[in-house]
Amino acid sequence: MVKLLKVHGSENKFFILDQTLLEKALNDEELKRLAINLCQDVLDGADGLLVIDTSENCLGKMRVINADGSEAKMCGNGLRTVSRYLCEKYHLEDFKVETMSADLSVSKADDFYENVPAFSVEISPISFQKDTLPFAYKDLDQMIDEHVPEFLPDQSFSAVAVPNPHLISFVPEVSQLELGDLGQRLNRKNPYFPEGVNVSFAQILNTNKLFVQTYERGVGFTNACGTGMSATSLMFAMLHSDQFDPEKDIEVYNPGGMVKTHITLESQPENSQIRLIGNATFTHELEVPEDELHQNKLQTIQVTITGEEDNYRQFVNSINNKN
Ligand SMILES: N[C@@H](CCC[C@H](N)C(=O)O)C(=O)O
Repeated sequence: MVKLLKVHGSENKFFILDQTLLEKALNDEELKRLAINLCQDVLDGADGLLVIDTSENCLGKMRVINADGSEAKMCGNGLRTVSRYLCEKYHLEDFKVETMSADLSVSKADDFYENVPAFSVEISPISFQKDTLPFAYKDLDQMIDEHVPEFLPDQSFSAVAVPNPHLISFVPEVSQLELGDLGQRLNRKNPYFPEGVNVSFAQILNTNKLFVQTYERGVGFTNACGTGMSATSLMFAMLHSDQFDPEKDIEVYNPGGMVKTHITLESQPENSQIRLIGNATFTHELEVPEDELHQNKLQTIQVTITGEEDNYRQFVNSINNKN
Protein backbone atom coordinates (compact mmCIF):
# COMPACT_ATOMS: atom_id res chain seq x y z
CA MET A 1 0.00 0.00 0.00
CA VAL A 2 1.22 3.53 -0.83
CA LYS A 3 0.35 6.55 1.31
CA LEU A 4 -0.89 9.67 -0.45
CA LEU A 5 -1.96 12.90 1.23
CA LYS A 6 -4.68 15.36 0.44
CA VAL A 7 -3.49 18.82 1.46
CA HIS A 8 -4.14 22.51 0.97
CA GLY A 9 -2.59 25.94 1.21
CA SER A 10 -5.35 28.56 1.52
CA GLU A 11 -7.79 25.87 0.29
CA ASN A 12 -5.82 25.52 -2.96
CA LYS A 13 -6.13 21.72 -2.84
CA PHE A 14 -3.67 19.06 -3.93
CA PHE A 15 -2.81 15.42 -3.64
CA ILE A 16 0.80 14.63 -2.71
CA LEU A 17 2.45 11.52 -4.12
CA ASP A 18 5.93 10.69 -2.84
CA GLN A 19 7.40 8.70 -5.72
CA THR A 20 10.41 7.71 -3.59
CA LEU A 21 8.09 5.37 -1.64
CA LEU A 22 7.14 3.37 -4.74
CA GLU A 23 8.78 0.21 -5.98
CA LYS A 24 8.61 1.67 -9.49
CA ALA A 25 8.09 5.39 -10.14
CA LEU A 26 5.09 6.38 -12.28
CA ASN A 27 6.07 7.60 -15.75
CA ASP A 28 4.89 10.96 -17.11
CA GLU A 29 1.86 9.54 -18.90
CA GLU A 30 0.78 7.64 -15.75
CA LEU A 31 1.21 10.78 -13.63
CA LYS A 32 -0.87 12.83 -16.04
CA ARG A 33 -3.72 10.29 -16.07
CA LEU A 34 -3.60 9.91 -12.29
CA ALA A 35 -3.66 13.71 -11.78
CA ILE A 36 -6.74 14.12 -13.98
CA ASN A 37 -8.51 11.25 -12.21
CA LEU A 38 -7.66 12.34 -8.64
CA CYS A 39 -8.50 15.99 -9.31
CA GLN A 40 -11.86 15.15 -10.86
CA ASP A 41 -13.17 12.28 -8.83
CA VAL A 42 -11.45 11.59 -5.52
CA LEU A 43 -12.52 13.23 -2.23
CA ASP A 44 -14.32 16.11 -4.01
CA GLY A 45 -11.36 16.62 -6.33
CA ALA A 46 -8.43 19.02 -6.17
CA ASP A 47 -6.51 21.59 -8.21
CA GLY A 48 -3.42 19.51 -8.88
CA LEU A 49 -1.08 16.65 -8.05
CA LEU A 50 2.26 17.40 -6.37
CA VAL A 51 4.87 14.77 -7.08
CA ILE A 52 7.91 14.34 -4.84
CA ASP A 53 11.05 12.84 -6.36
CA THR A 54 14.64 12.52 -5.18
CA SER A 55 17.00 15.41 -5.84
CA GLU A 56 20.79 15.56 -6.12
CA ASN A 57 21.26 18.94 -4.41
CA CYS A 58 18.10 19.44 -2.37
CA LEU A 59 16.10 17.51 0.22
CA GLY A 60 13.56 16.65 -2.48
CA LYS A 61 12.17 17.66 -5.84
CA MET A 62 8.61 18.88 -6.44
CA ARG A 63 6.75 18.51 -9.73
CA VAL A 64 3.37 20.17 -10.26
CA ILE A 65 0.69 18.55 -12.43
CA ASN A 66 -2.40 20.72 -12.94
CA ALA A 67 -5.92 19.27 -12.80
CA ASP A 68 -6.01 19.04 -16.62
CA GLY A 69 -2.76 17.01 -16.70
CA SER A 70 -0.51 19.88 -17.89
CA GLU A 71 2.73 20.42 -15.96
CA ALA A 72 3.57 23.78 -14.33
CA LYS A 73 7.00 25.04 -13.30
CA MET A 74 6.02 25.91 -9.74
CA CYS A 75 3.26 26.04 -7.18
CA GLY A 76 3.55 28.41 -4.23
CA ASN A 77 0.73 27.01 -2.08
CA GLY A 78 1.78 23.48 -2.98
CA LEU A 79 5.43 24.10 -2.11
CA ARG A 80 4.44 24.97 1.47
CA THR A 81 2.69 21.61 1.86
CA VAL A 82 5.57 19.70 0.24
CA SER A 83 7.96 21.56 2.57
CA ARG A 84 5.96 20.40 5.59
CA TYR A 85 5.96 16.83 4.26
CA LEU A 86 9.76 16.84 3.79
CA CYS A 87 10.28 18.61 7.13
CA GLU A 88 8.37 15.86 8.95
CA LYS A 89 9.99 13.07 6.91
CA TYR A 90 13.60 14.21 7.46
CA HIS A 91 13.22 16.20 10.73
CA LEU A 92 14.67 19.38 9.21
CA GLU A 93 13.17 22.87 9.39
CA ASP A 94 15.26 24.83 6.90
CA PHE A 95 16.28 23.37 3.53
CA LYS A 96 15.96 23.61 -0.25
CA VAL A 97 13.47 22.01 -2.62
CA GLU A 98 14.26 21.49 -6.29
CA THR A 99 11.62 22.78 -8.71
CA MET A 100 11.64 22.90 -12.51
CA SER A 101 13.36 26.31 -12.73
CA ALA A 102 15.18 26.76 -9.42
CA ASP A 103 16.25 25.27 -6.10
CA LEU A 104 14.11 27.20 -3.61
CA SER A 105 14.80 27.81 0.07
CA VAL A 106 11.97 26.92 2.45
CA SER A 107 11.59 27.02 6.21
CA LYS A 108 9.14 26.23 8.96
CA ALA A 109 7.34 29.39 10.14
CA ASP A 110 5.39 30.15 13.32
CA ASP A 111 1.97 28.49 13.32
CA PHE A 112 -0.56 30.70 11.50
CA TYR A 113 -3.12 30.00 14.20
CA GLU A 114 -3.46 27.43 16.98
CA ASN A 115 -2.62 24.05 15.40
CA VAL A 116 -2.36 25.52 11.89
CA PRO A 117 1.23 24.76 10.78
CA ALA A 118 2.82 27.26 8.40
CA PHE A 119 5.81 27.41 6.09
CA SER A 120 7.71 30.21 4.38
CA VAL A 121 8.90 29.59 0.82
CA GLU A 122 11.02 31.46 -1.69
CA ILE A 123 9.29 32.41 -4.94
CA SER A 124 11.81 32.76 -7.77
CA PRO A 125 13.01 33.41 -10.51
CA ILE A 126 11.23 36.61 -11.58
CA SER A 127 11.03 37.75 -15.20
CA PHE A 128 9.06 40.40 -17.11
CA GLN A 129 10.46 39.50 -20.53
CA LYS A 130 8.01 38.67 -23.30
CA ASP A 131 10.05 35.63 -24.38
CA THR A 132 10.10 34.15 -20.87
CA LEU A 133 6.42 34.46 -20.05
CA PRO A 134 5.83 34.17 -23.08
CA PHE A 135 3.47 36.86 -24.40
CA ALA A 136 2.99 38.93 -27.53
CA TYR A 137 1.28 42.32 -27.60
CA LYS A 138 2.09 44.99 -30.17
CA ASP A 139 5.80 45.84 -29.84
CA LEU A 140 5.99 45.47 -26.04
CA ASP A 141 9.03 43.69 -24.55
CA GLN A 142 7.47 43.92 -21.10
CA MET A 143 3.87 44.53 -20.03
CA ILE A 144 3.87 46.66 -16.88
CA ASP A 145 0.70 48.56 -16.03
CA GLU A 146 -0.36 48.66 -19.68
CA HIS A 147 -3.76 49.52 -21.01
CA VAL A 148 -4.88 46.53 -23.13
CA PRO A 149 -8.41 47.17 -24.42
CA GLU A 150 -8.44 43.74 -26.10
CA PHE A 151 -8.43 42.24 -22.56
CA LEU A 152 -10.77 44.73 -20.85
CA PRO A 153 -11.30 48.39 -21.75
CA ASP A 154 -11.06 50.04 -18.34
CA GLN A 155 -8.22 48.15 -16.62
CA SER A 156 -4.45 48.07 -16.90
CA PHE A 157 -2.40 44.88 -16.87
CA SER A 158 1.03 43.63 -15.83
CA ALA A 159 2.61 40.35 -16.93
CA VAL A 160 5.24 38.67 -14.76
CA ALA A 161 6.67 35.14 -14.54
CA VAL A 162 7.62 33.82 -11.07
CA PRO A 163 8.29 31.51 -12.96
CA ASN A 164 4.64 30.54 -13.72
CA PRO A 165 3.18 33.17 -16.05
CA HIS A 166 0.82 35.66 -14.40
CA LEU A 167 -1.31 38.52 -15.68
CA ILE A 168 -2.31 40.96 -12.95
CA SER A 169 -4.78 43.81 -12.81
CA PHE A 170 -5.60 46.06 -9.85
CA VAL A 171 -9.32 46.81 -9.68
CA PRO A 172 -11.64 48.73 -7.33
CA GLU A 173 -13.73 45.55 -6.95
CA VAL A 174 -13.16 42.02 -8.29
CA SER A 175 -15.72 40.99 -10.92
CA GLN A 176 -15.79 37.17 -11.04
CA LEU A 177 -17.64 37.37 -14.36
CA GLU A 178 -14.92 39.45 -16.03
CA LEU A 179 -12.10 37.48 -14.41
CA GLY A 180 -13.61 34.16 -15.52
CA ASP A 181 -14.25 35.40 -19.04
CA LEU A 182 -10.72 36.81 -19.48
CA GLY A 183 -9.15 33.73 -17.85
CA GLN A 184 -10.98 31.45 -20.27
CA ARG A 185 -10.11 33.56 -23.32
CA LEU A 186 -6.40 33.64 -22.47
CA ASN A 187 -6.24 29.93 -21.74
CA ARG A 188 -7.54 28.70 -25.06
CA LYS A 189 -5.75 29.39 -28.35
CA ASN A 190 -5.13 33.14 -28.36
CA PRO A 191 -2.60 35.56 -29.93
CA TYR A 192 -1.36 37.03 -26.61
CA PHE A 193 -0.34 34.16 -24.33
CA PRO A 194 0.52 31.12 -26.47
CA GLU A 195 1.14 28.92 -23.39
CA GLY A 196 -1.82 30.33 -21.40
CA VAL A 197 -1.56 32.46 -18.28
CA ASN A 198 -2.83 32.62 -14.70
CA VAL A 199 -5.04 35.71 -14.41
CA SER A 200 -5.40 37.57 -11.08
CA PHE A 201 -7.55 40.56 -10.17
CA ALA A 202 -6.46 42.38 -7.01
CA GLN A 203 -8.16 44.87 -4.74
CA ILE A 204 -6.04 47.11 -2.48
CA LEU A 205 -7.79 47.07 0.90
CA ASN A 206 -5.30 49.17 2.87
CA THR A 207 -1.57 49.63 3.41
CA ASN A 208 0.00 46.17 2.85
CA LYS A 209 -3.43 44.56 2.65
CA LEU A 210 -4.76 43.01 -0.58
CA PHE A 211 -7.54 40.75 -1.78
CA VAL A 212 -6.54 38.56 -4.74
CA GLN A 213 -8.59 36.15 -6.81
CA THR A 214 -7.10 33.99 -9.56
CA TYR A 215 -8.31 32.10 -12.60
CA GLU A 216 -5.61 29.48 -13.02
CA ARG A 217 -4.18 28.01 -16.17
CA GLY A 218 -4.90 24.27 -16.32
CA VAL A 219 -7.48 24.47 -13.53
CA GLY A 220 -9.97 27.40 -13.65
CA PHE A 221 -11.05 29.39 -10.58
CA THR A 222 -9.13 28.33 -7.47
CA ASN A 223 -9.54 29.46 -3.87
CA ALA A 224 -6.02 30.87 -3.98
CA CYS A 225 -2.89 30.77 -6.12
CA GLY A 226 0.41 31.10 -4.25
CA THR A 227 2.56 32.26 -7.15
CA GLY A 228 -0.35 34.53 -8.20
CA MET A 229 -0.50 36.22 -4.77
CA SER A 230 3.31 36.51 -4.78
CA ALA A 231 3.41 38.06 -8.27
CA THR A 232 0.56 40.41 -7.31
CA SER A 233 2.43 41.49 -4.15
CA LEU A 234 5.50 42.30 -6.25
CA MET A 235 3.43 44.40 -8.70
CA PHE A 236 1.74 46.10 -5.72
CA ALA A 237 5.13 47.07 -4.28
CA MET A 238 6.28 48.36 -7.69
CA LEU A 239 3.13 50.22 -8.73
CA HIS A 240 1.55 51.33 -5.45
CA SER A 241 4.54 52.39 -3.39
CA ASP A 242 2.40 54.92 -1.47
CA GLN A 243 0.50 51.99 0.10
CA PHE A 244 3.47 49.62 0.45
CA ASP A 245 5.48 49.41 3.68
CA PRO A 246 8.66 47.44 2.81
CA GLU A 247 9.42 46.79 6.49
CA LYS A 248 6.28 44.70 6.99
CA ASP A 249 4.68 41.60 5.51
CA ILE A 250 1.76 42.06 3.12
CA GLU A 251 -1.50 40.34 4.13
CA VAL A 252 -3.07 38.77 1.08
CA TYR A 253 -6.69 37.73 1.55
CA ASN A 254 -8.21 35.27 -0.90
CA PRO A 255 -11.42 33.19 -1.16
CA GLY A 256 -9.72 30.38 0.81
CA GLY A 257 -8.25 32.43 3.66
CA MET A 258 -5.14 34.58 3.94
CA VAL A 259 -1.39 34.31 3.37
CA LYS A 260 1.46 36.73 3.98
CA THR A 261 4.09 37.78 1.49
CA HIS A 262 7.32 39.67 2.07
CA ILE A 263 8.74 41.72 -0.79
CA THR A 264 12.29 43.05 -0.86
CA LEU A 265 12.16 45.35 -3.86
CA GLU A 266 15.40 45.98 -5.76
CA SER A 267 16.05 48.75 -8.30
CA GLN A 268 16.15 45.98 -10.93
CA PRO A 269 12.74 44.44 -10.08
CA GLU A 270 13.79 41.06 -11.49
CA ASN A 271 16.37 40.86 -8.68
CA SER A 272 13.72 41.41 -5.99
CA GLN A 273 13.06 38.74 -3.38
CA ILE A 274 9.65 37.26 -2.64
CA ARG A 275 8.70 35.08 0.33
CA LEU A 276 5.28 33.44 0.61
CA ILE A 277 4.17 32.46 4.12
CA GLY A 278 1.01 30.54 4.94
CA ASN A 279 -0.70 27.40 6.13
CA ALA A 280 0.29 23.89 5.10
CA THR A 281 -2.70 21.76 6.03
CA PHE A 282 -3.00 17.97 5.62
CA THR A 283 -6.69 17.06 5.48
CA HIS A 284 -6.66 13.35 4.49
CA GLU A 285 -4.35 10.36 4.37
CA LEU A 286 -5.06 7.85 1.61
CA GLU A 287 -3.78 4.31 1.19
CA VAL A 288 -3.79 2.79 -2.29
CA PRO A 289 -2.17 -0.36 -3.70
CA GLU A 290 0.75 0.66 -5.96
CA ASP A 291 -0.53 -1.23 -9.01
CA GLU A 292 -3.80 0.75 -8.86
CA LEU A 293 -1.76 3.96 -9.16
CA HIS A 294 0.08 2.67 -12.24
CA GLN A 295 -3.15 1.47 -13.84
CA ASN A 296 -5.13 4.53 -12.71
CA LYS A 297 -7.85 2.26 -11.36
CA LEU A 298 -8.40 3.54 -7.84
CA GLN A 299 -10.72 0.87 -6.49
CA THR A 300 -9.50 0.19 -2.97
CA ILE A 301 -8.60 3.56 -1.47
CA GLN A 302 -8.68 3.74 2.31
CA VAL A 303 -9.17 7.27 3.61
CA THR A 304 -8.39 8.70 7.06
CA ILE A 305 -9.48 12.23 7.96
CA THR A 306 -6.73 14.02 9.89
CA GLY A 307 -8.99 16.54 11.68
CA GLU A 308 -6.72 19.45 10.71
CA GLU A 309 -9.43 21.13 8.62
CA ASP A 310 -11.36 22.04 11.80
CA ASN A 311 -8.36 24.03 13.01
CA TYR A 312 -8.02 25.74 9.64
CA ARG A 313 -11.73 26.68 9.64
CA GLN A 314 -11.23 28.29 13.06
CA PHE A 315 -8.37 30.34 11.59
CA VAL A 316 -10.62 31.47 8.71
CA ASN A 317 -13.39 32.41 11.17
CA SER A 318 -10.89 34.43 13.18
CA ILE A 319 -9.81 36.49 10.15
CA ASN A 320 -13.42 36.97 9.03
CA ASN A 321 -14.35 38.28 12.48
CA LYS A 322 -11.38 40.66 12.46
CA ASN A 323 -12.29 42.20 9.07
N1 LIG B 1 -1.82 27.04 -7.58
C1 LIG B 1 -0.44 27.19 -7.83
C2 LIG B 1 0.00 27.36 -9.26
C3 LIG B 1 -0.22 26.09 -10.07
C4 LIG B 1 0.27 26.19 -11.49
C5 LIG B 1 -0.56 27.08 -12.38
N2 LIG B 1 -1.90 26.62 -12.54
C6 LIG B 1 0.14 27.17 -13.75
O1 LIG B 1 -0.19 26.41 -14.68
O2 LIG B 1 1.02 28.03 -13.91
C7 LIG B 1 0.24 28.11 -6.85
O3 LIG B 1 -0.18 28.10 -5.68
O4 LIG B 1 1.22 28.78 -7.18
